[in-house]
Amino acid sequence: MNHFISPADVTDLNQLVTSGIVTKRNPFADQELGKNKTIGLLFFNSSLRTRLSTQKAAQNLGMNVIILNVSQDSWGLEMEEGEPGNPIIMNGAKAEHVKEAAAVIGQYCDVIGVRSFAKLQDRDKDYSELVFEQFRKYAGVPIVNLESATRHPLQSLADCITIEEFKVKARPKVVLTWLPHFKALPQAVANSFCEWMGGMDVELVVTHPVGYDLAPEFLGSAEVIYDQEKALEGADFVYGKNWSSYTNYGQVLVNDPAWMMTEEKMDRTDNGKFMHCLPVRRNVKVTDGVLDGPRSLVIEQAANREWAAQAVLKEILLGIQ
Ligand SMILES: NCCC[C@H](NC(=O)CCC(=O)O)C(=O)O
Ligand SMILES: NC(=O)OP(=O)(O)O
Repeated sequence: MNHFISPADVTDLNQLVTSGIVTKRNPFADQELGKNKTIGLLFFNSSLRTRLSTQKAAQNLGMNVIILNVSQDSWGLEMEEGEPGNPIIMNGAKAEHVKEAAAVIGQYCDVIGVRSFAKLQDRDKDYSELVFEQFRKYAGVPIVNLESATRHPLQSLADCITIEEFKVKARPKVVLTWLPHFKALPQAVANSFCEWMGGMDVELVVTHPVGYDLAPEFLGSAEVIYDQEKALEGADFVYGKNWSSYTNYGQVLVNDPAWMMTEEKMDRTDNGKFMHCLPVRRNVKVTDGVLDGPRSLVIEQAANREWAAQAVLKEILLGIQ
């Protein structure tokens, strides 16, 4: 593997899931692989799990880790290129261009992880993934997606590992349900989840209020049911997430607590497990009863972030030895 930005970078999803599960049993088997290699983790946005699990995974592989909170500690980065005859004139707040910044970071690091969320102002801009395109173009080393405007593949891989571990049927029913939130959140986790479930042997159903349809290229062949209670019937896994509207881009069209996940709703499932990528707002998106009860997998799911990251970094290191 060279970059890990989207599923297109993965040749064998099943192998990667298995690698994560095997790594969990023996985390230090590949400690020599990353020796004298450095990963730089760049955060344009906050993180708890992604930052710690990727750092831990890299250390398990013997790598050195350096972390930069770009939005706080570093120069503001200009991402736009300009065009012939219409160059970018950097007379605003941003002191450095990504052309130099990415190339310089690539001198210090063998692998670069980047987190840069959707700004939710301009859909075409967000969905063009300019930040990742620029790092891919100018860093000269493999790039790992730590959550981009439209995708969160390390999360999705951890989700695949978790479903593989906890499934009790050969082809489980997985329901991605929209949950209410007063803030506008990106579609990245939901997009990515659908995209990765498309590569797994599951029945995927997506439920959300009208106006929250995901981009068709991410939804794939998943069935959409606008009635949440109907969608939940017989579910083996309930994956909760809020996202803002894709069609009315970045808007909060609905904030109806009736969409919150409750124990009563979980009773409609087939002894289903509740999943969420975290962070989660208690009693806004999901009740204490669900989160603290036996059906919640959120901690196990977060734990699997380490093994997902390690499986990915191992593949990348094998490609740069
Ligand atoms: N990395 C996991 C999710 C990150 C982000 N959630 C958030 O921003 C939640 C913020 C809040 O609840 O205030 C998202 O939805 O993409
Ligand atoms: N799930 C997840 O990516 O968590 P963080 O935003 O805390 O990294």
